Amino acid sequence: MSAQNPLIQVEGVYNAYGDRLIHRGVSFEVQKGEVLAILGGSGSGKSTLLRSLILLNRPIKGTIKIFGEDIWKLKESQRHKIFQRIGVLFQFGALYSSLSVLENVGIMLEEHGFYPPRNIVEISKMWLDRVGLSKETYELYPYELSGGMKKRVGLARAMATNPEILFLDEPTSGLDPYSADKFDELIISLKESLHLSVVMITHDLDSIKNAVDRFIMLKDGLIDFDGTLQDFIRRAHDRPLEEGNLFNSTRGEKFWKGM
Ligand SMILES: Nc1ncnc2c1ncn2[C@@H]1O[C@H](COP(=O)(O)OP(=O)(O)OP(=O)(O)O)[C@@H](O)[C@H]1O
Repeated sequence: MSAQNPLIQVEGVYNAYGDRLIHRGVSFEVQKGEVLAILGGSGSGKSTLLRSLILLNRPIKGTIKIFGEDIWKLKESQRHKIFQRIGVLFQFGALYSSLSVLENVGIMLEEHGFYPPRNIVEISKMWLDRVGLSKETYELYPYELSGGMKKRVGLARAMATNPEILFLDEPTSGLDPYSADKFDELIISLKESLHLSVVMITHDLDSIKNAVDRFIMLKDGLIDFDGTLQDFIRRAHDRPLEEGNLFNSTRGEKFWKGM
């Protein structure tokens, strides 16, 4: 991992809705192969920040560099090229309800135009297999899937175009603890086998313990914490009530055990 060439560099970012400032100078970096979580209370601006990183919400001030490119200064066509190098898993999978599982993955490959049409079905199947979905699921429609299965299809779709950075919005929310653990394992295995960088919004303490290298915490429009879990635990000893309020997850048993 090179600290000199971060994949993502966020510098002095301000976001606002109308007169209301959401971020007041947010700065952080993400290195290659790193899993970074974005934490913060409800309404602290996690989704807004994620939307700025995935080219959906232009900051009013500051710079965001991805792969060294100042993404909000690029022309639309160049921005599209950056977008093709990232993968996004939205909170509820954001699957097309009228398409089968296999088609949901295939359509992403068709849109990106990376592979010849004759290979799209095989590549889609390969990714569905990689995220643990059997061939019995290929012809199912989203309404026939559990929450965990939808997230896996969403992950297969996000990964199918070989992204260098994967963005995840609350990947384990709504999953039972077993499925959430399995999802964490999947993220770790993707990260390790592909040297992928991952940025995820989460409230899930166990995910932070299982899968995350470092996390940032948003508060009052700024970054209130940037460090590892061990750094955070040290700080929590001094500020137990404040830190305890930050998580609204029912998971967390492993987090609090053995710390
Ligand atoms: N499109 C919008 N227009 C106006 N205000 C918005 C818009 N999107 C979000 N907000 C407001 O901006 C603030 C930050 O929202 P954001 O969704 O980024 O927070 P969050 O930390 O992701 O919250 P949560 O954990 O509850 O999802 C909230 O007060 C929200 O109501």
